[in-house]
Amino acid sequence: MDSTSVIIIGAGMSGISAAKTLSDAGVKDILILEATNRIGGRIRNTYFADLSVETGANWIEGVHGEEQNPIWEMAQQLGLRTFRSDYSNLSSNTYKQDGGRYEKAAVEAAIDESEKIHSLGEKYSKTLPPSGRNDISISTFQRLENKIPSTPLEMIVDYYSYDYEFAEPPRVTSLQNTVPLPTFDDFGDNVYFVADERGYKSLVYNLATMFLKTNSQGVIVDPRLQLGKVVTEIQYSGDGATVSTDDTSSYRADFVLVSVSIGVLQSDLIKFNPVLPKWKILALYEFDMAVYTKIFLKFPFKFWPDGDDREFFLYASKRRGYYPVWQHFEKQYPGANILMVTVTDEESRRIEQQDESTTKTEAMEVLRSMFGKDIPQATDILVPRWWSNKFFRGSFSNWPLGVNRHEFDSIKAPIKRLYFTGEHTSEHYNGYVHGAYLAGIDSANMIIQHIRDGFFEVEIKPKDSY
Ligand SMILES: Cc1cc2nc3c(=O)[nH]c(=O)nc-3n(C[C@H](O)[C@H](O)[C@H](O)COP(=O)(O)OP(=O)(O)OC[C@H]3O[C@@H](n4cnc5c(N)ncnc54)[C@H](O)[C@@H]3O)c2cc1C
Repeated sequence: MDSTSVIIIGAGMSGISAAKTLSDAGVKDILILEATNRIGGRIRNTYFADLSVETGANWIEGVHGEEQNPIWEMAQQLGLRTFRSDYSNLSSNTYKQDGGRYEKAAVEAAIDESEKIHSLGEKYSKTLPPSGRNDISISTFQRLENKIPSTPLEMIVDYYSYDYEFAEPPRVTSLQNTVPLPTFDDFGDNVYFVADERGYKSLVYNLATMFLKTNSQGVIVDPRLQLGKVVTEIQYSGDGATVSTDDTSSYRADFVLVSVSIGVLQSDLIKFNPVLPKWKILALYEFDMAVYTKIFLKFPFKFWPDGDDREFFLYASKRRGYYPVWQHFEKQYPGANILMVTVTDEESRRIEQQDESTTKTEAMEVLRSMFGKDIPQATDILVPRWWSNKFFRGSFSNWPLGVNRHEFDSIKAPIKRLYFTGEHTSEHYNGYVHGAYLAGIDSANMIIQHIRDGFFEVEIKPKDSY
């Protein structure tokens, strides 16, 4: 059994950023074990109708603010093809369930009302004690303001404001930890859609090639990256750890850094030996893994109104979250005749479990109610299944009501020589690519400190003392 300084489990953004940080600090004796046959994790593109589309992360969120989003900086350096998403015309593009569009003024009034309550929520949130003891859900705050979205129009505006970002309804989302959201506060309100033949994942790949060996074609050939290695067991102690994979290999290391999603940590894919302490299990299970699904549909010709001011459109169903947010790609892929619709949470789980022809039929019914009976049938459909995939178990973490700093710090805290990273451990930006990147650096720095000083201590304060 070869021995290594640090084994990193997972080659998504956080695992690669951690490995690079270790390598830059002189810890070159690393081994990255990745279950799938590629790097990038939840950043993944695939071909649909001969075009590269992103089934996972799609936007660089938080751009042009006071601070520079590190992912935006990388995208600029690589010349990634990006498009600013402009949602300012939704008031002209909101469709009724039974046909026709809402009057612009009616949608504007609903959006203004929602934004007003949101601003009040921001002010209220800032008055709450850091312990999180008095945290409430976003819905509870709406109720306090006597404003519970209930008409289809109010519900779609509410969905767009919260579920479309957090992939869970405001009923479960913590007000204190998401309103205001540090991503937009720190990095700016703009979001940029990535539509590049090389894929959003090229950012992860580029980071990896800064410390892993490549051949003359730019392919990573470094033995320190092992693909197709499904970790099934981690034995850990104060001296080091042994990691076993499903092909019966074992690897010994001084430290292990686990970067798998919180959804995977909530499943039994990886057995920890000894079992994780109760405080860790509690914290891991209290956080949420949300599900966000982008469904792509290909048509023989365009039947929707095009133009920049029509890129995003909403469907206001009486059933909240039913095929709600639509996007056309005239700007990104002119002439491709592709639409994308986003669903989340229960709808995502329901759709993942049904066959694609049923999903296509449902989506076509919604489109017919928006654009009339004569529209053409979709010729192809793509439904990514992140929740069913045992290496992900969802799309990204969402901060639920009931979790305060105590639980959050516990999720990240190391146990002996077993360390944790991933977007769900990011200090301020859980759920995002930049959160994964920064969390990787943070966790690697803890290990570097441990190597240097011979120990690393985190202080997890009792719940009431925050
Ligand atoms: C549909 C969707 C849309 C999203 N949209 C956006 C967006 O627009 N903007 C944004 O900023 N973020 C978005 N995100 C979130 C973003 O993709 C993630 O926050 C980020 O990529 C997570 O990186 P990570 O390294 O923490 O985890 P991961 O990318 O999940 O990396 C963990 C790695 O561990 C591997 N692994 C799992 N189990 C094992 C095992 N047993 N053994 C070995 N390896 C294992 C996995 O295969 C994976 O490669 C989206 C995510 C999804 C799924």
